Amino acid sequence: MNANNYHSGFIAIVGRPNVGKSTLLNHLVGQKISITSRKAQTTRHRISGILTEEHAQFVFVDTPGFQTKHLNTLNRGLNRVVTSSLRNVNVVLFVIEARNFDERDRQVMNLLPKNMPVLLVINKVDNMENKSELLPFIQEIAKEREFTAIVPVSAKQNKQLDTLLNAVRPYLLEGEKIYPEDEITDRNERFLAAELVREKIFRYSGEELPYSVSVVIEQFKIEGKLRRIHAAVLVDKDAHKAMLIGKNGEKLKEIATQARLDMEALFDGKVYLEVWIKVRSGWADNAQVLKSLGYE
Ligand SMILES: Nc1nc2c(ncn2[C@@H]2O[C@H](COP(=O)(O)OP(=O)(O)OP(=O)(O)O)[C@@H](O)[C@H]2O)c(=O)[nH]1
Repeated sequence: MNANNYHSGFIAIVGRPNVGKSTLLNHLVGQKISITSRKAQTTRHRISGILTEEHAQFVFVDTPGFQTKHLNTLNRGLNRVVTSSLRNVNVVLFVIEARNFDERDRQVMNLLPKNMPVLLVINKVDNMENKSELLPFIQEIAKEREFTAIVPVSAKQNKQLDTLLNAVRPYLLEGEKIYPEDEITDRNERFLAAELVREKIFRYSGEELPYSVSVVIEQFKIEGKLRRIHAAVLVDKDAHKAMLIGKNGEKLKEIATQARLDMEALFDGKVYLEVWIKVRSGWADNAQVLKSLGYE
């Protein structure tokens, strides 16, 4: 490989709940930025973490559909969502737990397109008291489908994560960085702030609110350890605005408080957050709004 060649690509991390996907992502990218939500569609931008190295950039993406806690309710419609969410990734990391491969894992595995490189990640090997159990376990799973590689790791203890990245590397494509390095932090923080507000809106508003809600970060100022964030929530109708504000403004207060607490944990510093609800009118023509929504 020519030393100047840069490689980059998209990687999906999938697996049933609790196998350690978030832990793995956090330890791979070295930053706590994985966000979960009950409604998969709340994630309009699908990037969940970026690892930039001298010669390679790994962009980890969310895969709506795999996020569900109720895999047994998966139907054909969802199946399509899952498949299309994987269309643009270069490789899939299918995460399971050491010693614990069951029907729920099989359900996730069966949703993975046949023609896609799938790397099996056996997580939590630190839980295995008897290491001689690992090989027979691997041999059993290898019968389930063709994996391009099988890598046992401990996400929590940071073990074998370099081996995992090395196994992913051949699937990155030659090309420039997908995201410029110097923009990543700020862009991520703005994006994550919007995602957190959006996540709380969906969590606290139940099923009634349509997915047309957008969150625009109108101000994001860093003053030492303090972040001043102004978020505008754009809705289509006055009724939606009233729904989000709630009785005596209580719902909006709860949304803003929960979003702020998450932001403070995520950014590791104090956050001053203001959230407004706006009924949009002709907002789609507004270049400024489109830009802040990421549609440039
Ligand atoms: N022993 C051990 N525990 C781990 C390891 N990785 C993750 N865990 C634990 O497993 C639990 C689930 O981890 P998460 O990272 O939240 O799992 P997830 O797959 O993202 O879960 P969902 O968000 O529910 O899909 C947590 O209690 C982690 O601390 C590991 O390598 N070893």
